[in-house]
Amino acid sequence: MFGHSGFRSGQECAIKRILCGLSTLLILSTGGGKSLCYQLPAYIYSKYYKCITLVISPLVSLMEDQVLNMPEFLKAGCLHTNQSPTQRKKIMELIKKGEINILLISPEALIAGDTSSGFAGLFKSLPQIAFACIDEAHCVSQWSHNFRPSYLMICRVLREKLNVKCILGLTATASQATIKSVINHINIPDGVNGVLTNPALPDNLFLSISFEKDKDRALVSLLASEGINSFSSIIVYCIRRNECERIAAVIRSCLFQPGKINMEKENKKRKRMSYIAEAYHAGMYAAQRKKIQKHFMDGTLKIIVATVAFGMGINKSDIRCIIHYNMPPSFESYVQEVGRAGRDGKPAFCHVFMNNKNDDKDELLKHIYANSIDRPVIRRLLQKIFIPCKCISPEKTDNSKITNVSRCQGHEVGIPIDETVEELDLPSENIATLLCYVELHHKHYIKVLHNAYTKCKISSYGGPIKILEAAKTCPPLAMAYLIESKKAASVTKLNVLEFNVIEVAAAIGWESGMTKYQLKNLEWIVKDGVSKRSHLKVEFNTLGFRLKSPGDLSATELDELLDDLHQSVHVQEKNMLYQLEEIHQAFNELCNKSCDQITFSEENLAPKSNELKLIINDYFTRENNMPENKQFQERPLDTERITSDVRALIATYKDCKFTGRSIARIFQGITSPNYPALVWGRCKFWRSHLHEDFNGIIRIATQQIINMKI
Ligand SMILES: Nc1ncnc2c1ncn2[C@@H]1O[C@H](COP(=O)(O)OP(=O)(O)OP(=O)(O)O)[C@@H](O)[C@H]1O
Repeated sequence: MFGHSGFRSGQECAIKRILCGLSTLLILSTGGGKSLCYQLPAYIYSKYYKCITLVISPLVSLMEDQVLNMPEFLKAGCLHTNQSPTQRKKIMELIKKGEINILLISPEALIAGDTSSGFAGLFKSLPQIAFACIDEAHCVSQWSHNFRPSYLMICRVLREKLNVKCILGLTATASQATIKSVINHINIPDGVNGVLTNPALPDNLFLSISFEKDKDRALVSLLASEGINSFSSIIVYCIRRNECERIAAVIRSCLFQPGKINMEKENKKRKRMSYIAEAYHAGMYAAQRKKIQKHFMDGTLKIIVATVAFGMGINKSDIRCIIHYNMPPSFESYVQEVGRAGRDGKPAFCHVFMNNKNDDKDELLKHIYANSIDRPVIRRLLQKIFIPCKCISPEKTDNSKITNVSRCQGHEVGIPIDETVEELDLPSENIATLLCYVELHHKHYIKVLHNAYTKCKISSYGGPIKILEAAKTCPPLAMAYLIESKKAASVTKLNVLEFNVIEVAAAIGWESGMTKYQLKNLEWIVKDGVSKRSHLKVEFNTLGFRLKSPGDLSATELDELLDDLHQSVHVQEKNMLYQLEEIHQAFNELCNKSCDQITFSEENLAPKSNELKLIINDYFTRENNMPENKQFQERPLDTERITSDVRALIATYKDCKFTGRSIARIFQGITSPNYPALVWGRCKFWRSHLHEDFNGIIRIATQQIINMKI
């Protein structure tokens, strides 16, 4: 029925395990045939039971395609946050009628499944769930190259809200550390025995690397070379967005061959698209990206010059060549990116350009340091999470004697996102990741809930008296008055009352959802049995992280938590540095002098390609992927010049509250919420110490800040 004569490696075992209800992690290289491993069990289950299979997929843009590509005997549908209410309603009706076998759902839609109005009632309308499949399962792990905090929530919603017992995790790449944490999160009963894997890179991919003094020239000559120039689909990967644009333009101008372009299409669309090379990155408009992706997929566009934003889930079987204009940051990313070539099993070439000056490595190091977080910043976040409370609840035995004093069970806390981003000078994704670390901490102090509006604004058209009157019958409003009047006594005299609704909910011991519902109801009053508008308008605003955390942590517990979190951040940084070092070293060893010296044929490339594959396989199967005591070579530091620049910077921008890290970021041109490149790019110190040691600059700058204060 699926059109295959046999199973590929790993497929049969994975399918059998899912049919036995055993959670499994399947690691198959890109194009290895992962889809069959959920489609076949989903089909078999649906034949015998009234049930549905959930597939959680992060790629909203590709979901519709995935549904279309499903075999016709499998009824599939998708739900995600980009759909219109009518589209969603239609799918929900089909689910209710039992007419969907496989439901593809985005992580956000799943998390919102029982709460958000758009998906309200989804969980209730779902029949029994045969099993759930998590695509790109490595995103669950904080050690993976693209950890997504929302993925942690998925496992919990599946287990706690939907009672799912069997989860199939799918991924193309996972190091041993990632595998370990996925095993924990998806709860594989027999641990590593439930992990099925094939070699990270298939035989039909031929890998090569070369040093280039002039990469632009090398790229153009490679693309024009015999063999490569006849390929109809090529991806060129770059690190920087503006480089994608520049290189696409270089290729267009150097490889423009009017004869080879489909003139009919060209005439119709007056050069809106080049059909030779186009850039693709996250900074472009969605519509433009969609158009470029479509032309690449249907074969009209030959070369796409992209950042990592392009490729996840791309299912084009005839990509014959992947060129990395810059060195990738890790083997994880490399394997995932080259895996997009040769999915039809025919030979494909993957080439990486390196340069002598280590520019790429420096740029990648910047990305790593950009994500690191200082200890005082973590402390400030912890102060927002753990708000001291007075609840000490005595634990009682059967005969009602108080035996022990139990811990606070937790209160809901709302942390406004924008305010916190500015206060901590940290992008919201990094804050979300830190919250995940706190949640993953072995003491399990907090539970991260989905984001929600944190502030409530009540405006009265009938003067302050109307709000005061309403407070008599509405406990949350009464509590809001109490809390706000402690901050400003005049609050009862105002026509507008604004407060943190989550703080109010926690103070009266209600859930914030219930509290908001009660407050919203203040807009209506019932008079003589008829409901009509009141004098109040109730609005919610300021999106915030929401979590449940106890308020009775001792100072020692908080200090320990702070130490552990700081250590996690530090280990994460070290891990990424290590990954970069590994790939840099391996590529350097196997590097050809120049791509002009390489003949791009299977026989010629095979020896070095196989050598690299062995190194990569060893990397993924090695038990200890990050030696604890690994020391990294520090880059040079011109202490004298840095010191004088730090002092000059502080003296020039007297109003800025710099930290050692923010100065180091400016010196290396790393953007942050409070010091964006767009504004600070004009400062003369921006990128003024590009090749020096980042942590060294932090040390010097911090010392100077202290000295200047004294
Ligand atoms: N047992 C099989 N025999 C032959 N062809 C197969 C088999 N299983 C899958 N295929 C084919 O392999 C191709 C890739 O399969 P699939 O799309 O499932 O890969 P994938 O592992 O999901 O890739 P990605 O990592 O990009 O999501 C498809 O064309 C599919 O029909």
